[in-house]
Amino acid sequence: MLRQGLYVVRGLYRDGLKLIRLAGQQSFNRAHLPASYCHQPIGVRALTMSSWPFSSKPRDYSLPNESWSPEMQKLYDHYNALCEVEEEGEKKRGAWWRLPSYNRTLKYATGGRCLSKLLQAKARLFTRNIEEPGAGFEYVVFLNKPEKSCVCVFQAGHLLEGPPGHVHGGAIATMIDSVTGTLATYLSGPVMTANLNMNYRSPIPLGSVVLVHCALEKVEGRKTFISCRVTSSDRAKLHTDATGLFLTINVGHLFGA
Ligand SMILES: CCCCC/C=C\C/C=C\C/C=C\C/C=C\CCCC(=O)SCCNC(=O)CCNC(=O)[C@H](O)C(C)(C)COP(=O)(O)OP(=O)(O)OC[C@H]1O[C@@H](n2cnc3c(N)ncnc32)[C@H](O)[C@@H]1OP(=O)(O)O
Repeated sequence: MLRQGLYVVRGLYRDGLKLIRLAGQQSFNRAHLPASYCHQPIGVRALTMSSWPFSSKPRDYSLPNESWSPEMQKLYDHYNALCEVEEEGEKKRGAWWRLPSYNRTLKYATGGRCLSKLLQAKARLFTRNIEEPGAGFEYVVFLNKPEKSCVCVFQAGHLLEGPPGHVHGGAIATMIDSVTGTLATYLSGPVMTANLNMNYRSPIPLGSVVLVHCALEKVEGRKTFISCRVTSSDRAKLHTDATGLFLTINVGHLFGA
């Protein structure tokens, strides 16, 4: 039995909802890993981590906080309600799943080729590394399993400014990469973005809440094609549309294997 906290995975895998639940419980042992990981020694090595050095309770950044506008909260409540349905007086899991989000993906990836241990320890998921609530990327992703799609409710903070008063195109691309990448990871397992095409149609005002809708287009061998539309919260205005190509990788790819 591996000691608690030996394996902590923050993020998403194809069989990842189980992992996410387990990550939510903060610790699990190797027996909990999907079989596919047990066939990837380097990947599994990459998942070997020591206990959480900063806090005994990792924070789920996709939960409401005081910076969320009433509109953000309303959309969260709407999709969150779809995660649970009532049938014959019994509460059951709905088609939608709220995905938790932590500020690390893999903690202490021991197989790292270039990173010093110090750098690995300091590494943070880009979209979750601004500590002040509301200043950067505030978002929550809801996955629709049967439809192979997801929706992200995104509130853009003041540190994401590009054109005066509006969101930087790189910040928009970051969100699109993250949400399309999340869906691709859920559908196809560990992936990397190979191609991302972006059409910026109308600027996004800072502080506004937008929806990032992503859907599976097709899977061809190792290639997963995802389409994406960023709209105003009432869906009336199109801000950005995009397509992404994700290639399934063995996680060893990230560690020089
Ligand atoms: C990323 C994490 C994975 C690990 C999972 C762990 C934890 C997950 C946790 C959380 C995840 C949650 C959320 C996700 C959050 C953020 C997502 C961010 C994602 C990124 O931000 S990720 C960084 C940017 N990303 C890169 O840094 C990639 C650099 N790159 C490479 O690492 C290689 O380039 C690679 C692997 C992409 C391919 O390399 P490769 O050797 O495996 O494949 P190869 O080149 O042979 O191509 C095979 C077939 O794909 C076609 N093909 C290739 N590239 C193409 C292109 N660009 N356009 C059109 N077609 C293309 C070929 O034409 C051929 O096609 P065909 O077979 O038909 O001939």
